[in-house]
Amino acid sequence: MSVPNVVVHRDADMLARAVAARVITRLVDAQSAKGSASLVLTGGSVGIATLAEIAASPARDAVDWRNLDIWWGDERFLPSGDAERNETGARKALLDHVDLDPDRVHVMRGPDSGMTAEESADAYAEELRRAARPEDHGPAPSFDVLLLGMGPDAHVASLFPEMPALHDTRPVVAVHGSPKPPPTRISLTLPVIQGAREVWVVAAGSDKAGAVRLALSESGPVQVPAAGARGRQRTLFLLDRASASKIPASLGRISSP
Ligand SMILES: O=C1O[C@H](COP(=O)(O)O)[C@@H](O)[C@H](O)[C@H]1O
Repeated sequence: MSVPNVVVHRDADMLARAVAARVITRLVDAQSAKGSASLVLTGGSVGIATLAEIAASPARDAVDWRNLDIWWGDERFLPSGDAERNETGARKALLDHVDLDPDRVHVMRGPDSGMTAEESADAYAEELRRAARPEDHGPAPSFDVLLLGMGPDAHVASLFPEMPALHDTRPVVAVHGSPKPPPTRISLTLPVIQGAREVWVVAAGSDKAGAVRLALSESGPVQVPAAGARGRQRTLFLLDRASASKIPASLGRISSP
């Protein structure tokens, strides 16, 4: 697993613009190296703002959108089209505005599919398994970029502190009793997250500062799930100044003016 690098931007707006630029560049690089790319989306404030910035960027057409697989790190177990679904936010911000191959948009199904949360998690695990190649050495693709928002409690995806999902070794799990509504969710687990080539944690706001500090410390992921957010080749913590305000000075960081 890689050691995190921290990049700090002036404020949440600048952060979303800068992450958008990074995503575009990373996807273009991956596509020029191997023809296609994979991107795992997150819900949450910075995650969705980043997608809106990608949609607004003149550089977005540098991406070959039809050769991109879109996945989700987690989903709120709500019917298709519900405003609280991460999918709905992502579609509105970006996915409805670019020429994606619908077969490559891998949605975590909600209750309107007729599946229970457990069945939906298992179906997603099967979809990941089918997409994995021998060189991925695991039950899921080694995603090019996996984006993760983070809550003030240091949750990432729908992995909340001290909850059973943090001990689960299956690739995808149903989460019940989430402390943040809605209570039922679907989430990738840490082994799949840590199999991604690059994991980028995005966070803004002073309410996240304590969680950011802990996520960059030696804390264990059961207490601090974001401390387990590490990519195989690269881990980035992409922050605004407020969320980075409690990082120890010993951690090197680059600030935008
Ligand atoms: O519920 C969720 O929250 C987190 C973080 O959201 P934020 O609004 O505090 O940035 C998000 O990463 C996760 O995907 C989502 O389901």
